[in-house]
Amino acid sequence: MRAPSSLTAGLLPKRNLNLQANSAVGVCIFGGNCEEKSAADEKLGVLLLNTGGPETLNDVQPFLYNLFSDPDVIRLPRLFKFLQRPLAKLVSILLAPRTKKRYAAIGGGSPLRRLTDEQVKSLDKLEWFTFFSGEQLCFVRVFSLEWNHIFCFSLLVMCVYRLENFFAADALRMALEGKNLLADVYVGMRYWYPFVEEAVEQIKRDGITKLVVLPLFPQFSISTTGSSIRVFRQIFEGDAYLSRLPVSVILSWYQRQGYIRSMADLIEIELAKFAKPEEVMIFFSAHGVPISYVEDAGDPYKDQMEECVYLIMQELKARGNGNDHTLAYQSRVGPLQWLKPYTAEVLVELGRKGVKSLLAVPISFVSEHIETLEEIDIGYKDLALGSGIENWRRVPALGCTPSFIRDLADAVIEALPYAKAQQTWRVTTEESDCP
Ligand SMILES: C=CC1=C(C)c2cc3[nH]c(cc4nc(cc5[nH]c(cc1n2)c(C)c5CCC(=O)O)C(CCC(=O)O)=C4C)c(C)c3C=C
Ligand SMILES: [Fe+2]
Repeated sequence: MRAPSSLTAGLLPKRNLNLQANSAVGVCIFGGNCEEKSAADEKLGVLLLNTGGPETLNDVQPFLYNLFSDPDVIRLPRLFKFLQRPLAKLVSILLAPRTKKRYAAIGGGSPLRRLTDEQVKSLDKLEWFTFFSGEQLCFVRVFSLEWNHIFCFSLLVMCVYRLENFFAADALRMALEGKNLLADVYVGMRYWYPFVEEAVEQIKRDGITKLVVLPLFPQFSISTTGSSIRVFRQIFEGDAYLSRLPVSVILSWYQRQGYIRSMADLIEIELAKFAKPEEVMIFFSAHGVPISYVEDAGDPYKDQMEECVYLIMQELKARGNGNDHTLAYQSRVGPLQWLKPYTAEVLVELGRKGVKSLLAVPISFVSEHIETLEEIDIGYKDLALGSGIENWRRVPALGCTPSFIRDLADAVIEALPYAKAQQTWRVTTEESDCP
């Protein structure tokens, strides 16, 4: 079911590594017996983790099989572990037809791989000669072989787009130049190509000497970041090269100011599009997990989600927005109780109570995917409009928003000093459930 695929590696020109130790929340370190390298010998890698998604309708059932084979997604008692794969086969076959229809409704596959690659490119380009075009970050690699072509092209584009944006981005370039950071950026998906295993193989081939792992989930859940890190750790165990590699894992980053501000920016932009922005209910919709994850397994996901919403609302209040808000959980699968309240139920209730304007904010994701494009934009929108809500909008996922990408780069830099040689995993966060 798995086959190799190419990895996206990128480059940030490095002059030296002049990094300051910062306090980091949610950083977890492991590695072993590694001698200190001089800055010149250092080859930094950044591994972005995500779930991945089926790229075609034929991929749907094997993708679901990979997903439900994950013991962090279907958590069976130890005695019944032998049933994991047969159960995954059965559930994936049963769910595939309905899931295919949903992916068909968003173009026949998940956009997640393409969008994550775009985020990699944005990260890659942070030290490049940058300027904005509309909402996208454009870039020109200075002193590259293609200099002449790209320079001429960039001049043309710069004439077409607003010059003040160029200067704003140039300020970003200069700010980043001070950080002097070079890194190869890799993508490792948990359930589809390019798999985490492939990314780690590429990291080995490239001779990376220090690695920062950045899951593209702001909040930690056993079912997302926890699962990917468990696989990642299994790959490292027993591998001579990898066990010597200093690694720093960013377990969660929902508290980062750059992220909170970027979310508040997106919310403000959408609020302004309503006729009466002050009357809009801000509706945070988070991906759910079974309640047992939180209550029995100690998943910090719910607490982090609530804190995340609180921080965004504080930021909005500080900017003068006094909107009401609510948090609900979407995407429930199967017969178990999941985190409540459920998004669908709250939408109906709000309509019944007379709420007329609603702004949906997907809060667990940083890229558009099936749960934003299909579940929210089609399913929940129809439900809301049918329940009496008259004005509906949705905040887009952060994607390649420049302030967000810059903050991710800062998160990597802040995590670097924690990538020290360790014999075993060591957790430097309030979370004790680092796998
Ligand atoms: C914070 C994000 C996510 C959590 C938490 C999460 C938990 C979780 N998911 C399932 C079941 C499915 N997940 C599916 C796809 C999928 N899930 C996430 C994110 C979280 N999942 C992403 C980013 C994706 C990929 C989306 C894409 O565009 O391809 C799917 C298949 C698609 C669907 O039917 O929605 C299933 C099924 C469980 C059981 C679970 C917690 C235990
Ligand atoms: Fe999921």
